[in-house]
Amino acid sequence: MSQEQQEKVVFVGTIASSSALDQLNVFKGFVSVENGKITKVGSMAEYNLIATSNELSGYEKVMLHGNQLLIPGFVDCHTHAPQFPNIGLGLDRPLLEWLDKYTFPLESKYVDVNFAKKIYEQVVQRLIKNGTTTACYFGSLHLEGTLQLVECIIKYRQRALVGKVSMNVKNDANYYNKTEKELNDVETFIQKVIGYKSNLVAPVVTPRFAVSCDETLMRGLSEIANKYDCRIQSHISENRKEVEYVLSANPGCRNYSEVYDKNYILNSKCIMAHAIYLDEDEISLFATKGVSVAHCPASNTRLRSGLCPVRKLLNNHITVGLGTDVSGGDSATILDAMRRTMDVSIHLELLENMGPALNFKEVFYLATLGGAKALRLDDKIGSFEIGKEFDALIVDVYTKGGQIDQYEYSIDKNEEHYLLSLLQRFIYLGDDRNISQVYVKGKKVKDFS
Ligand SMILES: Nc1nc2[nH]cnc2c(=O)[nH]1
Ligand SMILES: [Zn+2]
Repeated sequence: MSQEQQEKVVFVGTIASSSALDQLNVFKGFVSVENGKITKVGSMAEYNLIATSNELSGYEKVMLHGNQLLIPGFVDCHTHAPQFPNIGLGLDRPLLEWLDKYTFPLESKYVDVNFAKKIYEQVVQRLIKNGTTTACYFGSLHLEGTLQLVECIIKYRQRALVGKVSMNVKNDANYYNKTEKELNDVETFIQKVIGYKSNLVAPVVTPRFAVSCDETLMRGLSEIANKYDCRIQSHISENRKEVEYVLSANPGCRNYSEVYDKNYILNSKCIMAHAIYLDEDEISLFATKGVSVAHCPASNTRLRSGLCPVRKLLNNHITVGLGTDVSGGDSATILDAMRRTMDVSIHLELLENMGPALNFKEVFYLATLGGAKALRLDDKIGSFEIGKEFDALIVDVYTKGGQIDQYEYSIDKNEEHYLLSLLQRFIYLGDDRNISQVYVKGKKVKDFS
């Protein structure tokens, strides 16, 4: 057994973890971890009992102080690693123009593996610093460049799904591949990622969207996904002009989802970003097929795409996680995605009577277990349950220099309310300064304390 596998740690303090959209547990207690896996979760009383026996001998003890929280790591269900150099730039155009003018020209640069390595080193570290223990990435069109992303993820020990982007329809930037090369490259990419033998990183088949992939490519990609039992990710119904374009290019299809469905893209291992304008038939198709949605509120607003009715999707039994969607999104942190999810949801309640708006407890679920379910990783991560792998953050709510450091105050002295107020403040006001330690599969990957 390796040194790493023998680690035994027990975390003691305030713990917050969701078991369902409407089921948040915040309590004082402990989580014990052995070989990266959670072995016990319990109350303070239970901890005191086992602490006096010799059950915890050999365990390192991490005692959280009163204003710290232990929470599951954040899951970013949708982001574009090569687009980080454009973050906060070029948001003055709607989607299709933005792609042609800003995004494809930048992504074309990742043919240069040195450039790719330099950027991806920063991207992966930045996400970990912000508490994203799992990310579902779009890479670029390039095989070698996207392998650089995989190598950085392995180096910094993030958990991830990574896709080499597939496109075979010509565009102004000449950023596409011929179909045969594309299918060969995707298969090689998958084999190489599997060849790294990482238990944290898996490949994901990634047709960019129906505008840039024809039927032959989509069908070929679906076959590859089946052959290697891979997840598939793409974009759907993000922008009205995009939907119009896809329907005009596919006159036999009643809606956008049908274009994907007839090419075998939609299944229970498929994650679709945006899904703003799905009609009732598409919503039931997603529910029946088990397609997940990555909700990306920052880019939906910044590119003026629209307001995604997340409550309606959830009420219709669609699994939803959160995505930052950099660089359509202008923020790389899931904390920000949680806040924007609440904002959009409030706007829908006020303007469209589509309430009740999602609250902070519900977006915490979406950022953790919801995201894990959307990526079909909830057997491993997303909450503190015995047998799951330990991906977690230690949060320091009143950290010096942070947004909340002077306001150590709670309106009442009830302990449960006080513990909940810690989580509430972190969600509404926190940032990376409040994330003092980050763990992936039981191992500390960042220590800012
Ligand atoms: N937001 C966003 N939407 C897309 N649709 C197709 N490609 C993209 C992309 O890179 N970003
Ligand atoms: Zn996207």
